Amino acid sequence: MKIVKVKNNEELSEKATELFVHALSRLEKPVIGLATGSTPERMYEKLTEKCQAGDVSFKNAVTFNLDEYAGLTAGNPNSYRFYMDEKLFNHVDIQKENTHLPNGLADDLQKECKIFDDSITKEGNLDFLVLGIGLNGHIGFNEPGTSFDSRTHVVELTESTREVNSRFFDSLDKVPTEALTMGLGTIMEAKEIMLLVQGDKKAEILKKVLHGEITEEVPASILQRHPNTTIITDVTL
Ligand SMILES: O=P(O)(O)OC[C@H]1O[C@](O)(CO)[C@@H](O)[C@@H]1O
Repeated sequence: MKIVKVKNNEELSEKATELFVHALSRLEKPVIGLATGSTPERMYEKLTEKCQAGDVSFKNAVTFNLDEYAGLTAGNPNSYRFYMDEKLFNHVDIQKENTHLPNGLADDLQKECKIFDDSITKEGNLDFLVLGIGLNGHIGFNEPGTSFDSRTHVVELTESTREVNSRFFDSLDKVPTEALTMGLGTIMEAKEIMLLVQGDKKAEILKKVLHGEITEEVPASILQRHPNTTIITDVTL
């Protein structure tokens, strides 16, 4: 794993944008994996600025988001579809039909996971994947204990993740209890991964990911086995 140490969130977003633009520009039909959360927000702003300035284009890109809550409509401001539309898709030249998130409203969620995972495989897997990390080491919504071989699946969210994410909801009981997420096996098939880790509250988990045992108890520790991962972080190590 390559580490790029930066001073703050602005520099992190700058570097992340650089790598993202490089991936978008070098491929004829880039297949990109996307994360939500607070960490990549500034990167999406910068990508929007660059696209509007004509410095980069999403017109041939196909995107797959890592995860989505179960039970929230696309119009719900807490759904990840809403987040992506607001923060990126509505402002760049991407073709909306090329943007994919797991459908958390599908009647049969297991079947939806299989369809989503198969679509990634059909596109030849992700060329470039943006990841954030949760305080417990989750990537996507793969909570501790998730199998390293997992494909896209339905998860029950841990109380700690629901509590952390409740800052976006009116109250904790409004946070869905389930989500759909790309599996760790799906994630590991990405050709290039960029993990963004922002803020010293993530120092402890980042140290485990970098130097700890590779264990399903720390989902992101699997990245030690990935051949092309860059971690961009402002965490004091
Ligand atoms: O960037 P944040 O807001 O710390 O989130 C970290 C991770 O947690 C999630 O928001 C899920 O809880 C992921 O989507 C994200 O990668």
